Amino acid sequence: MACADAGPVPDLFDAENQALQAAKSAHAAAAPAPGGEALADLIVAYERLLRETRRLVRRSDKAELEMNQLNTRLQDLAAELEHRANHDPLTGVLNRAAIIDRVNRMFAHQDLALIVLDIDHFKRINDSFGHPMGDRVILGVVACLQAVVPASAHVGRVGGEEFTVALPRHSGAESEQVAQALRRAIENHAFNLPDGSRVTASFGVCWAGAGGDFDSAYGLADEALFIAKRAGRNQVRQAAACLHAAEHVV
Ligand SMILES: Nc1nc2c(ncn2[C@@H]2O[C@H](COP(=O)(O)OP(=O)(O)OP(=O)(O)O)[C@@H](O)[C@H]2O)c(=O)[nH]1
Repeated sequence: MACADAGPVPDLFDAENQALQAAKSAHAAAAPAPGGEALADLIVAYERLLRETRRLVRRSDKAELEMNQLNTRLQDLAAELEHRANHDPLTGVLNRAAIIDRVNRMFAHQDLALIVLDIDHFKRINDSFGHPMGDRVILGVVACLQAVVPASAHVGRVGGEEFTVALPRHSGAESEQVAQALRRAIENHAFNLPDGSRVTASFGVCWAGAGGDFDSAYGLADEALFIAKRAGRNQVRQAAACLHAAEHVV
């Protein structure tokens, strides 16, 4: 589609130009008279003033454009800095400090379920196949978490091979179902370890009412995780202390 012609761009100094042209015409038409020379000087000075003003306007437009570009870059850098401060560089999920902060903020006004999970026998993976393979397993586990957790969940890396999933508005039973789905997703994921072995993880789940805090909920979930490890790994355990209260959530 052809663009409509917007017409000539209006000159910022239209009125001044017209006044200048009028003065020039008057000066040219008038016979040499007293004051004529002064008018000629005035015209020259006015022309110079207009040229100088145009130059200053151009310079200030350029400075404004540069300032806007710098401002955009600064906003991008601030966003990048904030992202780096709050996210784990390997996996991109929230880092330990950020998930703790987020969970404590949410606890201020709502109930929360915490899932803590730890990859089973991860040291063996590192020792047998090297650290880079271990890193790839961590990335695979995070991919499983992100594919399974509901949109409202917050995922954080709280240790080397240990993660926390915070679930707002989930009862203890619902969060246990999420943990079981995560467990199955990891168990069935093709990590392609050189010896063909599978990767599994163990889970502890804890529910706490509004007013709780990360340390207490995490401590209980971690105890449940420890029981899951002792019971043979690749299992989900609910923290006993959280069970009754959790069933009341709707
Ligand atoms: N590749 C890799 N390894 C890590 C990272 N952070 C921690 N680790 C390793 O994770 C391993 C954790 O092992 P352990 O805590 O002994 O536990 P585990 O072998 O997983 O055994 P269980 O938890 O009892 O099933 C150690 O070998 C750490 O060096 C990381 O970012 N990348």
